[in-house]
Amino acid sequence: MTPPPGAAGAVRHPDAPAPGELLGSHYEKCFGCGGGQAHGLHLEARAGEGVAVTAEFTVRPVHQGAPGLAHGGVLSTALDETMGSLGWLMHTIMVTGRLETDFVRPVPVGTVLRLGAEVTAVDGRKVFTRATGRIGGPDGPVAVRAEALFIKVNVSHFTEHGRDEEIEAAMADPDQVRRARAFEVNP
Ligand SMILES: CCCCCCCCCCCCCC(=O)SCCNC(=O)CCNC(=O)[C@H](O)C(C)(C)COP(=O)(O)OP(=O)(O)OC[C@H]1O[C@@H](n2cnc3c(N)ncnc32)[C@H](O)[C@@H]1OP(=O)(O)O
Repeated sequence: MTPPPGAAGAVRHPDAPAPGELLGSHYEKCFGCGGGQAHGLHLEARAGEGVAVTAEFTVRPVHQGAPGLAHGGVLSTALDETMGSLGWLMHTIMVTGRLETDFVRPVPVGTVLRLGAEVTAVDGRKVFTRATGRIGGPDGPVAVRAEALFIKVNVSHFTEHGRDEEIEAAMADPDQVRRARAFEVNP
């Protein structure tokens, strides 16, 4: 996932949340960040400098694969969600086209995974990102890392393909910021 020569750097939107500010969830029912998913990751991302975020994910017993260890797919999801949240710093709607994960160390249940993600390049609709997840503290060893290619999409990606009842409920969301993230961002 190497950006082509001449790909541009990421541009932080002037109205992006300030560094240190929590991004909040883009959708209450999102498995990655929504508060309305009992077994979801409840991942909380925070804006960094430039187009970068940090996030935390606490591995709970419902996230196991092997006994006492986080499921690899769940860890990929945490990385994916963290990289996906970078879109809000650029006020861009984007979806994952390709995701590559390296599982470097096992991640025990009870771990607080410290995630960090950034955009490395933008080439038209293609947004190149990378992320790491550390255990044992913010400066602890890397347990997982990923690179992903996100593709910018129009809101019609969701309205045309999503199930009507969830789309209608999300459009009626009284949380204005969350609604803006989902439907009022110019891709
Ligand atoms: C409710 C709303 C919420 C929104 C708010 C925040 C959301 C946050 C969500 C966070 C949750 C976490 C995130 C989630 O979980 S997002 C959910 C998981 N992802 C999806 O469901 C995406 C499904 N895929 C698609 O819909 C289409 O394939 C997309 C839209 C991605 C592209 O189809 P489209 O027809 O539009 O475009 P295109 O095919 O002309 O491709 C365009 C360019 O991209 C290149 N390319 C494409 N794919 C790949 C690939 N695999 N490897 C390498 N390159 C690839 C392609 O070659 C081309 O390049 P070029 O030829 O121009 O050089």
